[in-house]
Amino acid sequence: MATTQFNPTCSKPHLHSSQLSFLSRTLPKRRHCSFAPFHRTQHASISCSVAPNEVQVPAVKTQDPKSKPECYGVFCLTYDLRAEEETRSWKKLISIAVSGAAGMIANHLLFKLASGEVFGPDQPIALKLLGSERSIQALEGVAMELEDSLFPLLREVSIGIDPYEVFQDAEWALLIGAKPRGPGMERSALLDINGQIYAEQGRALNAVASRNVKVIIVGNPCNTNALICLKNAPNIPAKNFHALTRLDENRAKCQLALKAGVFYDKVSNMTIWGNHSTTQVPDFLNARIDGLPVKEVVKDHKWLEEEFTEKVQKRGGVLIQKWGRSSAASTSVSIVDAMRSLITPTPEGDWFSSGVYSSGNPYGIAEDIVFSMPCRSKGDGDYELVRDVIFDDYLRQRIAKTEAELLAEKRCVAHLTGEGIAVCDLPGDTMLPGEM
Ligand SMILES: NC(=O)c1ccc[n+]([C@@H]2O[C@H](COP(=O)([O-])OP(=O)(O)OC[C@H]3O[C@@H](n4cnc5c(N)ncnc54)[C@H](O)[C@@H]3O)[C@@H](O)[C@H]2O)c1
Repeated sequence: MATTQFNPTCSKPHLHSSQLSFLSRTLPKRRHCSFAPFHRTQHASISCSVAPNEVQVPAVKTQDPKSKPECYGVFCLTYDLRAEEETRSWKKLISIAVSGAAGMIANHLLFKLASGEVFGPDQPIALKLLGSERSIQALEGVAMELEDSLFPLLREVSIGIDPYEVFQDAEWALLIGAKPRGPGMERSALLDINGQIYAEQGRALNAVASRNVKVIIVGNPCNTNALICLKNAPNIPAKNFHALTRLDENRAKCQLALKAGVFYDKVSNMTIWGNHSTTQVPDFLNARIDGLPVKEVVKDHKWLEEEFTEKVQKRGGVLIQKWGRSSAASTSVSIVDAMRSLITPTPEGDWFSSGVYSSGNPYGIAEDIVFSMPCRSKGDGDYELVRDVIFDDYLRQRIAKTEAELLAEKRCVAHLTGEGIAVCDLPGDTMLPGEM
């Protein structure tokens, strides 16, 4: 096959935190590099060694075809920090795996990660990019754009199509890659196709990722993909897996702010309950505007029950209708929000939504599914479920509907979670927020 693959050949940068300094634009002239695009049938690489003020012709050397991808292009450079180099205080590299890295969401997200938006301006990161066989060329393009961006914090980039290689030692796994639902495709077929992807990626995480890897599943249907993924990764705590419902939370906050005529930072305590689908429940009973219960500020309760809920549930579909493409930018913002919510203490009295493993939840929601619920974090990467929430009949009924949908999805993927033969009796109206 004529697929092009990158086989970077050099060793990882041998940088200890005490040795690291900012990657200045003049640094590359002092070191050696190795950069090896190759075709599967042709294993060759170029390596070069450049001493200060010397120019050398790159020497071609034969590459071991079995050597595994480790770095990409400029990220294969190693630096010898000599006496005149002022070392700075750097933190240990954080290793982040991203699947679907050549897709639209990742195209926004990777640049946010590399610029320090999530982990801060003194935290170097490594990006491990996973693509599909079809997207490997595009993945090279992404890596080239990352090279050209000269991000000081971006210390390693590797690309590949084998999750067992790409997920090696990953401390975060942002799983975005998925197949879109094609015209006329049954939702059960989508569950199966993408479920297979997430089963394999779960097994790969289980085998090679950090034992404390935090996993955020974005690819749809994300709740059930997250369930499949965690079931296939028994050696990683189920609590470490999240399905992204933060975009829904952000959309709900925006709509409430609009209705109340306040800036959206005044809206807090917003829970999305349940599935990232059109049965999701944006909770206006527990949410607050300027510290007050929403129902005290927005007196139009009919709007809350009918229009608000539907607006949030169908926002993605309306956006596609207007723009012809899906909400990649705001989704990437919400992934950043979701990560930051886990690594910074939640403001006193507030909470955030995430699709998390339901076993042991205090709300009476079915066990053993991935359900969006209100969470709080101490900023240590972990979270706890919020207990002080109230329910009324409306909220309970809505929650029951989204719960029934997730239980039906679970039955439909039993063959992927190790629970026997799948039975698909999905409710007819099940849709993703981006579908119309
Ligand atoms: N949870 C949410 O809030 C939310 C919001 C928006 C979109 N999504 C979902 O995110 C997913 C990605 O959206 P996008 O707009 O980036 O789509 P996209 O089609 O632009 O990108 C998906 C990428 O995944 C790759 N891919 C496919 N199979 C793969 C595999 N096995 N391993 C690695 N990569 C693989 C594809 O080649 C493609 O490059 C979709 O499933 C979409 O429905 C979720």
